[in-house]
Amino acid sequence: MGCWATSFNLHLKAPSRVSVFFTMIVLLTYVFYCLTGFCDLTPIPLHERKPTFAQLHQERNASDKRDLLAQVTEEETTRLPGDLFNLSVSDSFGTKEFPQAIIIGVKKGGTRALLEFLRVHPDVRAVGAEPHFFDRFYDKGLEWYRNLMPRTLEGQITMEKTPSYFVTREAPGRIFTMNRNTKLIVVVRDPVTRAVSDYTQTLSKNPGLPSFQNLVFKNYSTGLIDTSWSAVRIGIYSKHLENWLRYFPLSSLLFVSGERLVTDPAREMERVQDFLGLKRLVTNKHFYFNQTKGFPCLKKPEGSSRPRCLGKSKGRAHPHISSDVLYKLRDFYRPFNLKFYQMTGQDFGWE
Ligand SMILES: Nc1ncnc2c1ncn2[C@@H]1O[C@H](COP(=O)(O)OS(=O)(=O)O)[C@@H](OP(=O)(O)O)[C@H]1O
Repeated sequence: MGCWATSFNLHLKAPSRVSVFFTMIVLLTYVFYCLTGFCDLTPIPLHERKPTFAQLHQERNASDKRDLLAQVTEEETTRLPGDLFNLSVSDSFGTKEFPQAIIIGVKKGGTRALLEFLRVHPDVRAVGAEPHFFDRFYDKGLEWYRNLMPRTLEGQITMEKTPSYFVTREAPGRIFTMNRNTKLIVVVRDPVTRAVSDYTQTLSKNPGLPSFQNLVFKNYSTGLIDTSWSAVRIGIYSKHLENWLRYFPLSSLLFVSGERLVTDPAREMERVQDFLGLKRLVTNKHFYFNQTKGFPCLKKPEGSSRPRCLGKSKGRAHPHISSDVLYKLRDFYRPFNLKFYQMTGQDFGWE
């Protein structure tokens, strides 16, 4: 030790001795931190480190909490989504990415069911509430949008659903600007039942609403349909699709049958998973038909207390509409439906 100190004194000038001394202090401190487990010899940014099982578990619970909140408030789509997303969630791993796939429509088509079924897949992470970025909040900027997204690990895809995008003129161009390779999913449903479902939802919020018959016709005696009523306009799928095809090739879109999503959810999920390039992990064994609800629900995973059927606002009883009115509306949609079948190459079987 004495010898080492002597040679240290003999061979180094005073300023060098000071810098060597400090270097050693820094090195010793680093070694001490490593021994106590606080250092990483190949530093990875915190957010990119692999989560521990406990972190994953904690995150899953937090995400479930958000989902529940989202389900409660899901129909209040006018609410600014920030309220929901600012929950203090200890998401400290993964990265927030722009969605690679979006459920763009249609309103009352079965979009919530599809998103909830997809969330069963371990490689899908989705926002619970509807962000409404490409229609209402576009001026908030892309970073605002990205920040709403859940964190994802490598191999997982980010998704969101906002059914009003399908009928928003500016939405295709805006999504194209974000990423021209975005995969777009449209859940379509017989436009007549869709219109009644839409009306039922509005009626549930405003019981004083005029009758369906009063709203659907410009003039009942002439049978002229009022296309300025949004419940009617949304169902002219071929018109809205034209707008999307100005930006995206047909291969970027997947059309899911809202009817089959109820009668055979596993089959529609197969198509959706293929389209998204996911392993077919959501299968028949995940569903059961709930007689009380009258819809397929997700089987409850062991130990989970999470409700697996959709909430009361999904699957409402529709008011009785006279067959004459429905017949006229069906007549109105027929040519548009045929055009839609031609454009998509799919026959959805609506009368
Ligand atoms: N599994 C399951 N459970 C409950 N409901 C289901 C399901 N699958 C499809 N549907 C149909 O989804 C309709 C609501 O569609 P959306 O979720 O797209 O509505 S919304 O636009 O987000 O308000 C909703 O419409 P209504 O029946 O008119 O309420 C349902 O018919």
